[in-house]
Amino acid sequence: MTETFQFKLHATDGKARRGEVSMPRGTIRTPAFMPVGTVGTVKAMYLDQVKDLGADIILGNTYHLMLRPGAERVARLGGLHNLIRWQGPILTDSGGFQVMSLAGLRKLDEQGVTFKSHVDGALFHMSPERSIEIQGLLDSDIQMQLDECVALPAEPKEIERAMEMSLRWAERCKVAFGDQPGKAMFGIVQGGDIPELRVRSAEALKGLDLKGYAVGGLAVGEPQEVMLRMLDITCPELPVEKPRYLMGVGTPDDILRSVAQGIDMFDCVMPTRSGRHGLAFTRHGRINLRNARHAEDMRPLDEQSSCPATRDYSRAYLHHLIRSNESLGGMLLSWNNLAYYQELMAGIRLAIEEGRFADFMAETQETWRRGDL
Ligand SMILES: Nc1cc(N)c2c(=O)[nH][nH]c(=O)c2c1
Repeated sequence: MTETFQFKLHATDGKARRGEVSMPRGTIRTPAFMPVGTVGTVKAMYLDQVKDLGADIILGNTYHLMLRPGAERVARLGGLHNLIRWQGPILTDSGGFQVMSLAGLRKLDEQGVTFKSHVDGALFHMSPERSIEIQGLLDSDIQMQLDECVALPAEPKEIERAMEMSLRWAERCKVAFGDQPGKAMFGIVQGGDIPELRVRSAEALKGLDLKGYAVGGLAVGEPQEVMLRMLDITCPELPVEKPRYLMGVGTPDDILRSVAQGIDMFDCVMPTRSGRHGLAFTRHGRINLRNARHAEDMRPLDEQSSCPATRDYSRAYLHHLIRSNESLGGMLLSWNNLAYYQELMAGIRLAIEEGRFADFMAETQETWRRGDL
């Protein structure tokens, strides 16, 4: 831990990077996967479990938290870490992405986003400055700029307009964030699937000398090859000495291939949301426990796992719980999936340290292909 925000690169293997982010609240081993703690909870999990699985940092959603319990209330209660009892770093998104996907009556202009809460219809306006203020009230360690993410496919002119406004919002967020030793504000590269816009966005954000850089506007419905091509274009434009965070990604295969492009940090609801719906990620690939073929299969998901949910519970029982819509089904599969994701990240980090990431990626993908489910 350090009193300031620091990123150190320990090893590289091709474009893959092994490093660590050091902050007052803890150290983040990269490449890192951040479990999503949407409304101050990683759904169906105790945060002690999340920590024990190897997560160094979790993500909080500003949109949800500003609605319930409210940013000023969280501040009165001592900040998010104190409220939810998570003492490690927390990254918060800006709220803008979820406003556009969840809120009602949305209006977006140069000043920010105006929207109605999906909870009670209350009207809110969020400027770049207010987004940073809210994240500060939450006592967030890594705060994201307010940006506009355009769903793909989209017209080039629309992508360009949103990218340029996001750059102006990045400047306003930097001013609003000011100087907070030990904390960081990350910019977000936009530009859709247009290479020259991606380069322009990355170059302009680099000029702001921020502490970290996210790649946004991806994992919004585009094919994986488009996402990877945008990373191939964007990452070389970002400072080598700053962390790179790919927002909203992804499946284990997305993560492997994005690490190979030079990404350091990830977040995704995939492991927890799919666990609640009966999907298990394992070393041998995915298992849909809703499928009747598991109804009398007394094998565990993986008897070699160190995770009790993976090692000690039969597929028949998991099938029964999921089909009965019992909470324990989602709890056990969220536990299994987060365990698998953190084991994958630990394997990635070791493989980069040992200079064998390409082999690790190929072997892992082959194991998924072979199955053994
Ligand atoms: N897939 C994505 C997930 C996200 N949470 C975001 C975001 O918060 N901001 N901007 C983005 O482009 C974005 C993309």
